[in-house]
Amino acid sequence: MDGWAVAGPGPWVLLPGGILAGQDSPRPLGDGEAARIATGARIPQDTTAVIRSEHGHVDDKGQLHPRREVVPGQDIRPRGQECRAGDQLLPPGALVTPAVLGLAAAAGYDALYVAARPRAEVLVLGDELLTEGLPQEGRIRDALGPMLPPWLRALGAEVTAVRRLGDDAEALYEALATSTADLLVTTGGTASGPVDHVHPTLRRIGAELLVDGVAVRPGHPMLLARLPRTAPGPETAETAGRGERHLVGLPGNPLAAVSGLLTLAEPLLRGLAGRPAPESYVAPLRADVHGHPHDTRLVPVTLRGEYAVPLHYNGPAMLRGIAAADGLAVVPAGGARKGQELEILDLPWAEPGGQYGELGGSGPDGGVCFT
Ligand SMILES: Nc1nc2c(c(=O)[nH]1)N[C@H]1C(S)=C(S)[C@@H](COP(=O)(O)OP(=O)(O)OC[C@H]3O[C@@H](n4cnc5c(N)ncnc54)[C@H](O)[C@@H]3O)O[C@H]1N2
Ligand code: MOO
Repeated sequence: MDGWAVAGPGPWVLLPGGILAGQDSPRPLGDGEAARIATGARIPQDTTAVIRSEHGHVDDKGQLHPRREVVPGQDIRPRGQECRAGDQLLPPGALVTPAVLGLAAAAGYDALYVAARPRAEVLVLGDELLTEGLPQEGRIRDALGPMLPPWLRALGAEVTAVRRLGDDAEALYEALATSTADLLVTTGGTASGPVDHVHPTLRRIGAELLVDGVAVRPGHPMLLARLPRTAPGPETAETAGRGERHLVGLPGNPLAAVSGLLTLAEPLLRGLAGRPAPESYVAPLRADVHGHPHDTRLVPVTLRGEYAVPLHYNGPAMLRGIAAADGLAVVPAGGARKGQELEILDLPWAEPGGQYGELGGSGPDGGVCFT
């Protein structure tokens, strides 16, 4: 506190000068002495209390008098109050937030050991995709090239490149064989159409398919593969994990791609960064939701109070529902009834209370559309 450091009971003789923050070892106080002091300054040895400037006054003989009772030790910040030498300030794996950077600096750290953000590269496949203007003549706008980089960043990745490869199998092979990114995210080409090159190319480079399709709608052709390492030399205990690369193959239908992003890319990025899984939670539905006969559905919802409101426009090729959503509800095969509690997968930017709740229907989910 700005005021006076005093020793023993008052009144006190005020010493000339003052003590500012950052000054080393001020001279000790004798019994009955006071010295002007600034907030953050080291107190002189034998100080018994600090009196705030508004709680004392100095008379014309240079004596300091208290305006109220002085409690021994008042307004002296003892050392070790926040932590002791050797204390663990945060558990390993804690996220380095701006506050953590401040804490680390305050505690005297010059460097922190951190798990680097995984580096991700996005490969957009499809000859039919336009990058500007209105969709026309059978060609459509690339919705995933603009959507994935910021979404991947929100999930903790550093996006190093977005490349549009068309439906060129050689270009895809080249990209998969040479990229040094930790995570490659492809869009489209996961099914078995004439220009769906993802599976054949993964076979060609000797990738190991870890997940090859999921019983979920939309998004059932999503896949996860481990790619051959790009680090030179054989893998030893010392180089274990170095150069390890994964590929998440997102289906081309835009909402199907979101499904894969949240259920394959998100846990992978979390694992690579060593972050723990968030606590899962459920919310009751405010309206019935149709189900797929065999597979789980992921349906965009907005959160209104305690309720999850299913949003319309939730077909695999649609983004209108997810653009207004706070999360995806996990709907079991067969569907779910109003009031039933469902697990919710949050979107990274979800706001409590929901963004556009009233867009949600209060009846059935407005035209089922899944493949
Ligand atoms: N015989 C079968 N065919 C399909 C099945 C099936 O089970 N049997 N599943 C369908 C489902 S479901 C999906 S999802 C798609 C997945 O297909 P691909 O991952 O191979 O994606 P594409 O065929 O390349 O594209 C599908 C669709 O999405 C459009 N698309 C692609 N990329 C983008 C983009 N960046 N932005 C916007 N839209 C994009 C593309 O034009 C197609 O309309 O397979 C079904 N077929
Ligand atoms: O992923 Mo498809 O579009 O499952 O619906």
